[in-house]
Order: sequence, then structure tokens, then C-alpha cells
Amino acid sequence: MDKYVAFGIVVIVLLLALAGALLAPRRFRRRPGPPPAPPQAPQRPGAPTIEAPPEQKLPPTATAPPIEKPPVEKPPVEKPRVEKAPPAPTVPPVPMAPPAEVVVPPVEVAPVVEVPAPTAGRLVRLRSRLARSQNVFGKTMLALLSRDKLDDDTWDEVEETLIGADVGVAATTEIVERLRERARVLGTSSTSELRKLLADELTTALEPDMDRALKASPHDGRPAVVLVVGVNGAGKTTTCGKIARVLIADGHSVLLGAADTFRAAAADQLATWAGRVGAEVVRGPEGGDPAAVAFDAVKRGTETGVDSVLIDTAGRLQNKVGLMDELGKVKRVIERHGPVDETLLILDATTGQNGLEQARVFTEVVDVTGVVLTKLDGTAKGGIVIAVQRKLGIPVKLVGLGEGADDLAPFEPAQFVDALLGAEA
Ligand SMILES: Nc1nc2c(ncn2[C@@H]2O[C@H](COP(=O)(O)OP(=O)(O)OP(=O)(O)O)[C@@H](O)[C@H]2O)c(=O)[nH]1
Repeated sequence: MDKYVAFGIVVIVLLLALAGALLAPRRFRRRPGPPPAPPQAPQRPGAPTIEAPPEQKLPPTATAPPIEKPPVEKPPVEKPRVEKAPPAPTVPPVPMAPPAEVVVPPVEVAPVVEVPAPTAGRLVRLRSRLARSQNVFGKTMLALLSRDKLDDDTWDEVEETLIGADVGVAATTEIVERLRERARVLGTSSTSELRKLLADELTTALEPDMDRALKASPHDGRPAVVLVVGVNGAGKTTTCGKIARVLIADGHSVLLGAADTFRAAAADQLATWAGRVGAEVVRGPEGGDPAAVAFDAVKRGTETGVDSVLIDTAGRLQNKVGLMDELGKVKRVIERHGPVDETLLILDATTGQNGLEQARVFTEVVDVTGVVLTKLDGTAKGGIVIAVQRKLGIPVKLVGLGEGADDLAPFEPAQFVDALLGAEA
């Protein structure tokens, strides 16, 4: 019996133990219940510790860069814009507009071809320019001739005044001797008569019989060729343009050749002069061969049948042998078409006696046939005309009396002297 009781107790204990065991797992299962872990369980195997990182990294990686970068990059992007803004004011597009407008005027101006003032009587019309610049000379001479007694001292002063006006010593001596003699023989004493005698002597000294006509008429089926030479600053290109106007005013058709290839501005300057009177210009590349341009100009002028081809050459210093040689070449090349009809030397009257030395060198290289004396309105030494002609034996054909387009006049000795001496006493 006891065995059965003991066995029964053991069974009861086991049953209790079993019951306890069954109760315990039920509690376990409920706790880990929030096994939201189970769904995560599959990922754990491969990246256990990654789960957290991914959750932490993703946010920063995904959002941070895009957010940080833009702010960092945007500022610099905006800064350059601000820097670029300043250049914007220079807005080249704005200046670009004017050029377009500038192009328009020429088109409008082109048809408005200017009609140069007639050449006849120009010297008379420009007399005031000359009278103004020679005022002192004229007044001094007339004051001396107005003296009651024309003694040796007075004649010495007359001599000094003429030399001071750049007439030159030899010419002055001749003029004063003849004047004294005629005044003595004629018994002239009135200022008016003495003025007339002086005017006669000055006019004679200017050799009024010299041929001053410009050889600019076509012949032998080709245009006349006028070569213009002279040093820089003498007013050569300007005068070239003025000569074209003189020829056009006298009824010639003209073509201009810009053989001054050393200075691009010279060709532009000449083109402007030509444009004003509707003349054609032949020009070459800057630094190109001047002789080639001159040759082409004459060729073109012959083809188009103009009356005169006017060729501007580069200003050259007389001591630069190479450059002077080149001027000789220009002339030789032009002469393949035929002889040059006129070679005009442009001389600045304000350079006085120095200009004569320049002139001499030019006459040795090219056969100068006429002188154009410029800037006579800017010097009180109008007597240089006499000195130039005497020294070179070449006629002064034109004189420049101002910067205006038609301030270039054919030279006429009597009118010139009249303007030189000013109003009669
Ligand atoms: N007052 C006055 N000025 C003149 C006269 N002739 C020319 N000029 C001026 O002299 C200056 C020089 O003229 P340009 O034609 O450029 O002289 P240039 O140097 O011999 O020409 P390039 O050889 O092309 O350099 C310009 O300002 C002209 O207007 C004149 O008769 N009177």
C-alpha cells in the first residue's frame, strides 16, 4: 500500500511540475510577443548591426548632402553672378548698337556728295586768313615806307623785315636795291606809291610767269597721274584730299590711291576725303607694298576712265635713304603705265628754311614739278614762298590757308602779295 501511496505522490508531483512547466512557456511567449522581431529576423542574418546604421545613415546620407550641398554651392553660384553683374554694365551689347548706327550715317552721307567751292578767286576769298597771319609784316613795311625820309637806316629796316619774313637774304637784297632805285628815279614819296612799287617788286620776285597749272587732264586714253610726296606732318594727306576737291571743283573726275601703307589711319583719312566728294579710293593692306597700291590705283583709274589719279604716299624723313629709295620705286612702278604727269611736294610753311632742305632731298629722288605750301595761315613768314621758288626753281602751285576742306587755293603772286601787305595806307 505504501508503495502505491508513494507512487501516487510522485505522480502528483510530476503532474504539478508538468503543470508548472506548461504555465511557464505561456508567459514567455506573451512577453517576446512584440516580436516585431520576427519580421526583422530575416534581415538580421546578413546584417545584424547594419540595421541600426542603415536607419541612422540613410537619413543623414539621403538628406544631408542634398541639403548641405545646395546651400554651399548656391552661394558661390550667386557670387559669380554678382561679379558678372558689374561687367554687365559695360554691356558691350549697348556699345554695339552705336556701331550699327554709325554705319547708317555713311550710307546717308554718301548720297550727299559735297560740291567743292570753285577754285577761281579762292585766294581772294581766303585773303583774310593771309592778312591775319601776315598782319605784322604788312603793317611794319607800310609804317617804314610812310616815313617822311627814306634814309639808309629805313632801308636797312626794310631789309630786316623782309629777311624776318623768310624771304631769304639774296632775294631780299635784290628786292630792296630795285625798290630804292625805282623810288629814287621816279621821285616817289607817297606811301601809296611806295606800297605799289614794293608790291611790284615782291610780285616780280615770285616769278609770275611760272606755269602753275596742275597737269591733271587725261591724255592718250589714260588719266593724268598726280603723285603727292612730303614729310609727315606737312599736312600731306589732308592736302591730298583738298587737291582732290580742287580738281573736282575744276570739273575733273578723280580717283585716290592710298599708297601710304605705313599708317592705316592715313588710308582711312583719305577714304573719308574721297567719300565726301564721291570719289573712289584704292587702298592696300597695312604694311603692304606702296608701289603695288599706286600701280593698282592707276590701273583702276584707267579702267574706270577718270580724268586724274591722285596718289598719296607715306611721309618720309629725308635722311632715311631706304625710304627715299622706296619712293623712287613707287614712281618707277607707276611709270609702267606711263609717265607721272605731276609730282607735288607738300611743304609746311611754318618750318621755314628747314623745309627747304627737306624739299631739296625730295627733288633729288623724284622729279618735283610743283610745290604746295601748307599752313600759311599759321605763320607770319609768308616770304617763304619766294625763298622756296628761288631755291628749288619749282613753282608754288597751291597754298594751304586753313584746316577747312576748301582752304587750299591756287597760288596767284599778285593776289598773294596784296594779301601779304594788307590794306592800303
Ligand atoms: N592751319 C592749317 N592746318 C593745316 C593745313 N594743312 C593741313 N593742316 C593740318 O595739319 C595737320 C596734319 O595733317 P596731315 O594731313 O595728317 O599731315 P601728314 O602728317 O603730312 O599726313 P601723313 O603723312 O599721312 O601723316 C592736320 O591737323 C591738318 O588739318 C593748312 O593749310 N592750315
